Amino acid sequence: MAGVITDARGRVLLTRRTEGRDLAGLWEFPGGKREPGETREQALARELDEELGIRVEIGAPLITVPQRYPHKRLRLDVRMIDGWRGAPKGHEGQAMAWVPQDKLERYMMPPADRPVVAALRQPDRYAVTPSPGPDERDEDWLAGVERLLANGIRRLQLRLPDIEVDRRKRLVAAAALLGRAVHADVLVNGDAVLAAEHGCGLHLPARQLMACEARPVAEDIPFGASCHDVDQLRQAERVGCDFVVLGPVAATASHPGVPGLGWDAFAAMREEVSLPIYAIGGLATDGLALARAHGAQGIAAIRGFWAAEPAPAPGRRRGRSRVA
Ligand SMILES: Nc1nc2c([nH]c(=O)n2[C@H]2C[C@H](O)[C@@H](COP(=O)(O)OP(=O)(O)OP(=O)(O)O)O2)c(=O)[nH]1
Ligand SMILES: [Mg+2]
Repeated sequence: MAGVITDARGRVLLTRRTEGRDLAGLWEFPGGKREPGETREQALARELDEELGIRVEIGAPLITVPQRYPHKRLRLDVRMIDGWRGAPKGHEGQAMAWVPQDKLERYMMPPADRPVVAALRQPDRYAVTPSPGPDERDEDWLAGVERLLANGIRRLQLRLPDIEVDRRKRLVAAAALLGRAVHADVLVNGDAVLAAEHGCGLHLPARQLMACEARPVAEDIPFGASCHDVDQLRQAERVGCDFVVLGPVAATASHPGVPGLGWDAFAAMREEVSLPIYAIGGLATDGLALARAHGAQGIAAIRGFWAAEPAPAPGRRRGRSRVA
């Protein structure tokens, strides 16, 4: 159990694991192990009292990360802390730091914490575009991209299989502009040259990922990949992917006859690497809590997001007003 404690300026409290223990010297979210007979909430409240001398109000679950370490397996269950009484102090001699959220990645943390920091900082939905249909006009497909962005999507993969090259370039150019206007990450599937031409990130299908020797784009360019097994996940970690997509978790209409992994197998694969992982395959936004409970960064989907209703404009009702 660990807690995300945030101060009025949005900084997060990290503490440093003391010498002589497992993972000594690394920074972590304060917390500790559950004792027999305790609920998870009781355990977290007790640990934060013992370690920091504060009485906390426990909030929403952020993520539960299953992680394998060389000599043990861990399920790190992380909760937001909504409020606390007392002034946090290192009661066990541990160092403390209040860290601005955009600096969290600079702290050396245990492997299980990388998905936790990503859950705090990065989008929980990764939308993948379908190709335009044979009679679909460019502007209709681009209206679909605009609808995704209007619905709050901030990480988007342009996947345009079977689209002729000039048209693909046109669509990528226009979609990249739409994404940039709202500071969304836009990644191009499988084409490093086209991605670079339009200042986009790169998303590699598994086959291309396996052929990679090193990270093919600069550190500040988003880089993701699609994985279906543990070897591919390990390769993604080795070449420095920022995040990956793993699935299919459920059976989907787009891949008939391919059985879903299920959430337990997803979690068992997730624990082998320290990467933010989106679950894909027959999932939509209503599965987010379940995904987070199995260690996922969130959900990736094609139809699940593309087909979603546009979000109503703020302050306006949909349909006819009932007010006379
Ligand atoms: N509290 C906390 N623990 C973490 C984080 N990341 C991470 O891998 N862990 C691991 C370290 C510990 O093995 C376990 C938390 O238990 P603990 O805080 O009681 O640690 P401990 O030293 O008493 O346990 P151990 O190393 O003797 O197994 O979870 C994190 O961000 N916060
Ligand atoms: Mg502890």
